[in-house]
Amino acid sequence: MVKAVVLGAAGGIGQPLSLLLKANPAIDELGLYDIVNTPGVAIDLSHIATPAVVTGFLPPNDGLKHTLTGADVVVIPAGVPRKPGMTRDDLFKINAGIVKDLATGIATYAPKAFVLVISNPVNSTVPIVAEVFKKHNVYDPKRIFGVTTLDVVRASTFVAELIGKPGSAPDVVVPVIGGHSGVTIVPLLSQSSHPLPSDISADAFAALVKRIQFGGDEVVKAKDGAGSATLSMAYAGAEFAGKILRALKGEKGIVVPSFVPLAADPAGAAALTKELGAELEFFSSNVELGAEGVVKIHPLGRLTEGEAALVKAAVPELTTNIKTGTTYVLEKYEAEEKNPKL
Ligand SMILES: NC(=O)C1=CN([C@@H]2O[C@H](COP(=O)(O)OP(=O)(O)OC[C@H]3O[C@@H](n4cnc5c(N)ncnc54)[C@H](O)[C@@H]3O)[C@@H](O)[C@H]2O)C=CC1
Ligand SMILES: O=C([O-])CC(=O)C(=O)O
Repeated sequence: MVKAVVLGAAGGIGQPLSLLLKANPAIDELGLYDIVNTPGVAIDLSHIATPAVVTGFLPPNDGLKHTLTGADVVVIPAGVPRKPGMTRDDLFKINAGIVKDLATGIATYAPKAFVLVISNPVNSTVPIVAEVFKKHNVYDPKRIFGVTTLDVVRASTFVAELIGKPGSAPDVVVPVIGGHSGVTIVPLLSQSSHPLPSDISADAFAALVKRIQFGGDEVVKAKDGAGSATLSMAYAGAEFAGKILRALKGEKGIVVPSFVPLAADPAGAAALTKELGAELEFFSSNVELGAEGVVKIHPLGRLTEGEAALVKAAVPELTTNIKTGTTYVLEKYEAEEKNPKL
């Protein structure tokens, strides 16, 4: 029996993601939670003739507890999205509190679940989940994942377009490493399964890198105030969750990029740290999945000079983003200890 849960299930990402998970036959039970509209979304999805039994809860009457109890995989797309002119970091103020509260619920009611964090800014919200789990003595670095799959999906699509074979997008594999915002998104195009044309101009190459790094802005601008990527994110989230579920069921050798605590694989982390020339607590690299979570964090491999420069540029911002998340939680706990009424 596999139970998957979506926290923020009534939102722009939450609804199509829940639909795609309902369509996944590997799921026996699908728990939906949001502060609004979940009962309706759940009843709607429950009429689809696939195996997953769907339940939907709101906060009253222990809704979070009922949703999370028995969960194997919890996906979190709860939180506010960007509007034009905002960075992902601008979302921190609101989303940090939402993610901290939901992580507290997971630590309490489903401490062994795999946690897949979509809420932005991912570079800071993943460290928030880790700190909350540490505080509750249930931290397992192998089970916390920042979902960076949309960057990978975009890289496949944009490379397929550029090589003039849009139909080959599903087969194009480009590792995208680092984190999930702007310059922290580093596509390793030299490792693409489908090489770029050898005569690609420097400008066209730079434009491709920039498009992968700032693909989210393209959507935010086009939606013109109505939010950010939802449908492509739901697809990416369902892809990632699908791989996690396959690993959970015992399939070996699944490798995907994800923003994970490097403590998940100390030996892999040591090699990665050497490549990065910097100590980071979290990083997105190719990770191998197993039934217990992260089995191995892969090294970056051979980088071009340009890629090495992108990695170097990503490190300071990642360091700051990670610290922002960690400090937020530690300061909250410190304040709570001083004033238990908080
Ligand atoms: N990791 C990634 O690649 C991507 C991340 N995102 C992020 O995903 C998040 C959600 O985006 P959208 O679905 O477009 O936003 P949305 O506003 O359409 O939906 C968010 C949902 O979260 C719910 N929510 C708010 N507080 C909650 C709480 N305490 N508990 C449970 N649910 C709660 C809201 O009621 C709403 O239904 C944003 O932070 C966005 O930046 C968006 C696209 C890609
Ligand atoms: O751009 C945003 O704010 C949403 C997001 O993370 C993405 O589309 O990659």
